[in-house]
Amino acid sequence: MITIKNLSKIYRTKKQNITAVDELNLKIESGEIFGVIGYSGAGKSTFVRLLNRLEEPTAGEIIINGKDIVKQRKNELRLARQEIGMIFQHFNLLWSRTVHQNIAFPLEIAGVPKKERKAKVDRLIELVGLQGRENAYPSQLSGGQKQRVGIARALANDPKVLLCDEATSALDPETTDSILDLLVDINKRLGLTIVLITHEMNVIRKICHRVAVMDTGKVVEQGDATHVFQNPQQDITKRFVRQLDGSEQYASLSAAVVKEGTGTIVKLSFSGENVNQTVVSQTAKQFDVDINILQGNVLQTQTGAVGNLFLQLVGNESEVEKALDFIRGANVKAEVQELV
Ligand SMILES: Nc1ncnc2c1ncn2[C@@H]1O[C@H](COP(=O)(O)OP(=O)(O)OP(=O)(O)O)[C@@H](O)[C@H]1O
Repeated sequence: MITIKNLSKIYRTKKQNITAVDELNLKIESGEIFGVIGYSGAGKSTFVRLLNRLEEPTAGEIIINGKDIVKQRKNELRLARQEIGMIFQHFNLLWSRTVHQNIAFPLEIAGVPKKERKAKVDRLIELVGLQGRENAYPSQLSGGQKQRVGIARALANDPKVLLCDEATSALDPETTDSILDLLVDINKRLGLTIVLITHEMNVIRKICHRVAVMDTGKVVEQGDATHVFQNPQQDITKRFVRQLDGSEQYASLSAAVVKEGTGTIVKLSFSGENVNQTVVSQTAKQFDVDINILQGNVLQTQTGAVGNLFLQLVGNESEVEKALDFIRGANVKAEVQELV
């Protein structure tokens, strides 16, 4: 649905040229939630703003539904933009307008008659769960409610794509979850393609089907979200994954185990269909080994479950080996860890 070819953006300032997006190539499929993650300065905001030409590219193509929007002139571009909604970190609402008036604004610009406008806004208010708040002003709303207004406004012209620029970064974790749930709901109900940028792996984990990792203007890794979590290739991706799987705490954890002395430390990796956590209790029952669960978490993603469990197996060598064979036979990856 969206094909990006050799897309570049160079900011030319008096002092220097900054390459914010560097010959980027990407394909985003219709109906998917596609996440772009990267640290500050990676070029994510520039990239997402290029997708609706809020920024002008220096080079490259952005083909949306068969049309290269880079080549489009004013009128054509205005129509193309109606197919692309956008939400922002700081909501960008009109403070002197009510919730209803904010959502109606893009419909006014598109010349939709008043009666039709009202019916449409009412439907959108229901879709985003803001019934009863129609006449409130943005200053009277919580952060989550403001973002709901932003989402409703972005959906007013029935776009095919929703761009989300750090849409939950200003929200607390609970509100973040409710907005992410809303995005998933909209994606399913309306078949809307969502492109979101974030610096939080948890956001990717919770709602994205596929992910691209950006670093210094380039996509350095991309793929199915669960697959990238399980098999991160680049150092930067590994760092993001560590935000999730707790392996950052592993060093201190293994040091504590060394103090205790004995045992084999094993990392079990669960992903997708093979999530069979009962394998641990079955192992304990069948083999003469003591099992300590040292640490772990298995998280739900849009395409399955993903996570790790660190175990300490204490017993004689052959029993431990048999236990490991049993675990691996249950289709769970089990890696013996070197203590650090
Ligand atoms: N208007 C601009 N003029 C000059 N340089 C810019 C401009 N906008 C962004 N940049 C530079 O381009 C690079 C990429 O910035 P961008 O905001 O796209 O990154 P980001 O990954 O979104 O980071 P952040 O989350 O901090 O915004 C940075 O070095 C930034 O300083």
